[in-house]
Amino acid sequence: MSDTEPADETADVLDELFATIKQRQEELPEDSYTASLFTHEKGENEVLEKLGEESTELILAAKDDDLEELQYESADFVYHLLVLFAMKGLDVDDLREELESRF
Ligand SMILES: N=c1c2ncn([C@@H]3O[C@H](COP(=O)(O)OP(=O)(O)OP(=O)(O)O)[C@@H](O)[C@H]3O)c2ncn1[C@@H]1O[C@H](COP(=O)(O)O)[C@@H](O)[C@H]1O
Repeated sequence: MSDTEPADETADVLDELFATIKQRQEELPEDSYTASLFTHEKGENEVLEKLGEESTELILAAKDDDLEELQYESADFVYHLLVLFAMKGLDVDDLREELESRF
């Protein structure tokens, strides 16, 4: 996999993804799945349900030793987690800070 890449690469991807999510939250374009999560009739329950589904899918992939699927479902999970952060007024830096505080 990508264990030779510098840690900053990951940080940049998360920052870029979170900035895109915040932009969708502000502008609510009609053709955006992300925007649809912010306007969903179920409210935040939609993204919470998605997190439940994605975590089940990544657990099943791990149990099957399907690493490609594990990687795919984990990315789905992280994306939905960042949408939840935006909904709650948290920032990706809050996640980074919490992880760093555990070093
Ligand atoms: N990272 C993601 C991302 N990850 C997952 N998803 C969507 O999340 C949904 C996941 O729901 P499901 O698991 O039910 O869908 P599925 O993958 O078809 O089903 P499974 O095979 O997983 O069961 C799909 O519609 C995916 O397209 C994402 N949608 C958007 N992004 C990012 O958000 C940005 C903005 O995209 P828009 O939402 O199109 O504005 C994009 O440029 C991406 O960077």
